[in-house]
Amino acid sequence: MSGLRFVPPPIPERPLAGFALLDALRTNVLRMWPREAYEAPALTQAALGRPILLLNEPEAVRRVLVENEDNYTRSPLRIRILRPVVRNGLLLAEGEAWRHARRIAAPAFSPRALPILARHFALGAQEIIASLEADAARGAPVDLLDLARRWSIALSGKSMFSLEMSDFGPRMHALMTRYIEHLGRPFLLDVLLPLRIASPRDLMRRRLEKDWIGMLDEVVERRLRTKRTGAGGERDLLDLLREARDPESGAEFSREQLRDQVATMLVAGQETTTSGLFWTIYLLALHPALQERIAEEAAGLDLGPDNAAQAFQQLAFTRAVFSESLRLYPPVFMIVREAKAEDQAGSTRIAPGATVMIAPWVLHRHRHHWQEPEAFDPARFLPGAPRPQPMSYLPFGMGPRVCIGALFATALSALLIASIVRRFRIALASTRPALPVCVATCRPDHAPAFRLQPRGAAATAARQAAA
Ligand code: HEM
Repeated sequence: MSGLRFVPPPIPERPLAGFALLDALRTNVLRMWPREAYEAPALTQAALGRPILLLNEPEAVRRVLVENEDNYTRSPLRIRILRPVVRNGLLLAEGEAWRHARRIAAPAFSPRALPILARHFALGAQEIIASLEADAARGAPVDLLDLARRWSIALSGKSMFSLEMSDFGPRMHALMTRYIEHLGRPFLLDVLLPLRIASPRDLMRRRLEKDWIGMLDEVVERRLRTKRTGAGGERDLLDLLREARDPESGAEFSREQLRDQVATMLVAGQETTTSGLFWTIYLLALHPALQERIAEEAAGLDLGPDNAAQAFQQLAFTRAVFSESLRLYPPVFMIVREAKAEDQAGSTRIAPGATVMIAPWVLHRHRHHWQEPEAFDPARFLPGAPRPQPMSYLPFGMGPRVCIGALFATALSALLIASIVRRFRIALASTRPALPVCVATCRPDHAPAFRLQPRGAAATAARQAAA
C-alpha cells in the first residue's frame, strides 16, 4: 500500500509536573519525556513532592541495575499491580528468597533447555500458520494484534504445561485477558494511594487472584500426581522447573513456590511477547524488502519441531529484525526502582526514597547512543556489526535481575516470525499509523488491519483449499 511510512511517536515540548505527570504515568508514559530526555545525561521531574529521576548515563544505569542493585526495590505501583498474579515468584521476590529462586529456575531457561521448549514453539507455529490460511486465501483483513496475544498465550502455555493446555487453555486465556485488559493497568487511586491502603481496583484484583491462583494450583497438583510416560510424556517448562535443584543447597521448589513461579512466567512473558511480536510484524509490513530477506533465510531451513532449536541459531537476520524492533519498541519501556539509601549514580545524586527510572525506550532512542535513532535498521544487530554502546540497549534489562526468559522470548518470536513470513507476505490494510501507548507494556493505539498474501506453492494450495 502506498503512502505508508514509519511514524515516530510524538515527543512533548515541555516536561510535565504534578497531576499531569501522574496522569501520563497512568495513560501513556511517553508523554512524560520531553525532547531533552533523549539528549541529556539525566532528567529530574517531580510528582506529589517526590523526585523522579530518569538516568541515561551508562555509569548511572550500571550503578543502579548492576553494581548497587541491592539498594533498589521495585516500585510500589508495580508491586500493587503484579503481586496478586505473580505472588512471591521471581519478578517481585527480593534478597535471599530471590537469589534462591533464581538459582533453581535458571537452568530451565538456559540454552541447554532450548530444544525442549523450541519443539513446542515449532508445533505451535505450525498450528498458527494453518489457522491463517483461509483468511489469507480470501484476502480478508486480519487483526494481528489480537492474534499475537492469542499466539503468545498459546505458545507459552504449551511450552509451560503442554499436557494440561487442552483442559486449561480457555480458562487461562479468559483470566489473562481479564487481567491484561483491565486490572493489570493502573488507575488514578492505584497511583495516589500508599501500598498499605487498598484501592478499589485492589479489591477486584483479589477476586482475580483467587481464580488465577486456584487454576494454577489445579494444574500443578495434577502434574505432580501424574507420572508422565511414552510419547504423551513430552517434557515442558513445568517439568524443568519441578526437576530443578538449587546448585548450592540441593533444595527444590515447594508446591507453592512452583505455582508462584509458573504464575510469574506466564504473566511476565505474556504481554511482553505479544508487544514484541506485534511491533516486529508491523515494522515488517512497512518494510517488504526485509520480509523477502527473512523468507530467503528461512527457505532452506527445517523449522519443524525436531530441528527448531538448531534452525533458531541459523535465523541470524530474523533475530536481527527482532532485536531492532525491540530497540524501537521495547515492550518493557521503563524499569522503575525506589532507592533504599542515598547513592551516587553517574552525575546524579539519589536521595533515599527517590524514584529512579531507567527507560529502555529513551536509551534506545538517545541521541548520544545511536546514529539515526529513529531509523529501523536491523543491520545494527547482524553478526559483525559494531556492538551498541554499553548500557544503551536493554530490552531485557541488565544485571542480576535481567530477564530470565530472554532466550525463551527470542526463540519463540524468531521461529514464529520466520515461519509466518516464509508462508505469507504481510501488508497493512490501512494507512493510519499505529502510535505507541506505553502503560503496562508498549502497545499500539489501535489494532491495525493486515492482509496476508500466501507465497508460491503455499498460495496455490491455500486458494484451492478456500475454493
Ligand atoms: C519480548 C519479551 C520480553 C521482554 C522484552 C522482557 C523484558 C524483561 C525485563 C526488561 C526485565 C527486567 C525488569 C526489571 O529489571 O525490573 C524482565 C524480567 C523478567 N522476565 Fe522478561 N521479558 C520478556 C519475556 C519474558 C518471558 C517469555 C518470560 C518467562 C517465560 C519472562 C520472565 C521474566 C522474569 C521471571 C523476570 C524477573 C527476573 C528476576 O527478577 O530475576 N520474560 N523481563
